[in-house]
Amino acid sequence: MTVFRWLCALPVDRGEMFTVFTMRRMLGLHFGSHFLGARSCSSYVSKMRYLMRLKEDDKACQEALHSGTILLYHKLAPLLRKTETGAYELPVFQAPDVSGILDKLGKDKELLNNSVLIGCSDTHVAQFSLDVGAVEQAAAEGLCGGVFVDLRKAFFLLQNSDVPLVTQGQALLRWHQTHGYCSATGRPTHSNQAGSQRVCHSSGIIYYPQMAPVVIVLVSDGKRCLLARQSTFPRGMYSALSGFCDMGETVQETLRREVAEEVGLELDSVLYSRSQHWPLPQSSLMIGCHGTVTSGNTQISLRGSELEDARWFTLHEIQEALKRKIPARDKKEGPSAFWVPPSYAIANQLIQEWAGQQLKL
Ligand SMILES: NC(=O)c1ccc[n+]([C@@H]2O[C@H](COP(=O)([O-])OP(=O)(O)OC[C@H]3O[C@@H](n4cnc5c(N)ncnc54)[C@H](O)[C@@H]3O)[C@@H](O)[C@H]2O)c1
Ligand SMILES: [Mg+2]
Repeated sequence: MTVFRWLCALPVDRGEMFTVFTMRRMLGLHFGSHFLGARSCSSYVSKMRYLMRLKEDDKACQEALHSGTILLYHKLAPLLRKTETGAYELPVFQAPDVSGILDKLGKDKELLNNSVLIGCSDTHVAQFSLDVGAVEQAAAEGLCGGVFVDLRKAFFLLQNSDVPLVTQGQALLRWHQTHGYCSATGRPTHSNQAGSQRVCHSSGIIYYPQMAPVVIVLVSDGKRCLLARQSTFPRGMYSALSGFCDMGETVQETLRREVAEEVGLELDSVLYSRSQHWPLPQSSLMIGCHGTVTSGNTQISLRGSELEDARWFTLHEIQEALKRKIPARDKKEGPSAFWVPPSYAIANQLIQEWAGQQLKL
């Protein structure tokens, strides 16, 4: 029995997620390599301390904005630029470039101060994102030398390594755009320079950017895995089961409930795999797990209108789907050939991980 199978054998009700976390770290599996990364610890610590200072000190953050880099968005669509090779990249600007563009478009340069902090380079060059939705889109595209692309489409165009920063930037901008007023007093809220919080001066309430916890689980019966589609998914696309955590639930309880609600199956065991921030439609923290059902408990029953279809897929079908161009455009296979979410999506990573483990059995 492989390590994977052995871990999967932890029963849902007794094997607390925490136990699984700890075991995976002890065994040096995926979680460990994500967590430790390749960079030296001191450079990481100094970066994190620098970012902390920028969040706490408006003056330092404003100075960092003037020497930092900025990603641009228009009504939450990131700016992409096509390179000579036909690939897309994320152009970065500096404060004087953005001031110049705003000036040429007849807008107040003060708009630059709406930039929000999203990170910094190893050499402490701060990174910001700014929505220039107040200016005319085509004119801004002309001056910036790129196109503003819907984020869903950008997932298919960008390198995977560019995606986390662009999604983080968009999510933070969206949060500011939808939290301009205090829900207790109805008065305007005010952001700090970094954009890491908003405060209502009237009530003193401080608001922090939020993510909703969501579980995503790839269910397996040992030989096949279960994927489902909502009617709003692009044609032919199937994904792992997912669902928002209800107030008061543990991750395990949500996993068990969502699988029972959506496909009428009872999970036998679960294994934490990885997590991911997902910006659509609003920020979620996706908690990715593998789940198993016993071989006598595989009869799918859909409930309500949330899922249009759910099916068991063999390893061979999954391997074909992972190879398929997405969205599936192969003329021979037709537009509705089965495909899975893009490689950046956690659903894809769980599917790949499952396929890799099946091959080792
Ligand atoms: N990155 C990925 O690979 C991936 C894959 C699948 C789903 N997702 C994301 O996971 C999220 C949840 O998936 P789902 O649609 O299956 O969830 P779900 O099964 O909980 O169903 C969604 C419904 O739950 C209700 N709901 C309860 N709490 C909610 C909240 N806090 N916000 C919004 N709706 C809430 C709403 O009625 C909504 O229509 C979606 O935002 C989706 O984009 C990401
Ligand atoms: Mg769901």
